[in-house]
Amino acid sequence: MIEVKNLTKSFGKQVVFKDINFKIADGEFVSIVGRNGAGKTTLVKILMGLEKKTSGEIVMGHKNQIGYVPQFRNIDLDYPLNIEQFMRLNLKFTLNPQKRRHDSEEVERILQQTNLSEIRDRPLGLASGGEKQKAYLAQALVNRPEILILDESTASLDVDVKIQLMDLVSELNKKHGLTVLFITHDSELTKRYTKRALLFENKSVESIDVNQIAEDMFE
Ligand SMILES: Nc1ncnc2c1ncn2[C@@H]1O[C@H](COP(=O)(O)OP(=O)(O)OP(=O)(O)O)[C@@H](O)[C@H]1O
Repeated sequence: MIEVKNLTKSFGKQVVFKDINFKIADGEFVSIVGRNGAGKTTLVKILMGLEKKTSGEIVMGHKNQIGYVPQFRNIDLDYPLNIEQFMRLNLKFTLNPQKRRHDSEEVERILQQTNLSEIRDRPLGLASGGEKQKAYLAQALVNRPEILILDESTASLDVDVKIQLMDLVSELNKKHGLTVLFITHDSELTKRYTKRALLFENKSVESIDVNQIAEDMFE
């Protein structure tokens, strides 16, 4: 479980959010929504230990590994790694033969889960937008995270590709109990895949039923 108690974050004089409280249960698939600049990414960075909180408390199991899938960015055609090599970046390199065998099994498992086995040798720069995002998802799944954060990972993808990616994530959530935090501006995907959303608004956070979300609420 992730429990956030009276969390406040300011950058200098600018208060991003103040005294926010919420809980996310293990295995939940929850949306995180709000207008530009409302503080969604700042929250995620604090949860991942990449940004300091100003005050408050976060309670999270100390074994809670977090996987992170960023927003789609194009990758140069001559990017030097193929899909498998790119996902292996998240493995710690070792010469220990036992660990290497274990790592290879892990890689195999994730490539299958993400339907990338057959195109593992494809240079990442030549992969389609959807394949690139799946490669990011595969990379995030290395080290068996218990929490997966999708930080606008579906933005700028074609609709069918968005659905493919979200279906994969949904399967991981259902089959393996992965907790998913889905940061998005897409109200349709929010409704299709999640029941509850944390709405960032007026420096505060409210837990709402996704059916309460109006189309222009966070655009
Ligand atoms: N390192 C920083 N230094 C100063 N201000 C920052 C920093 N990081 C974020 N901010 C500010 O904090 C506020 C919240 O930003 P954040 O990126 O968390 O919003 P967001 O909800 O993720 O927005 P978007 O939907 O556009 O991604 C913004 O006003 C932003 O400019």
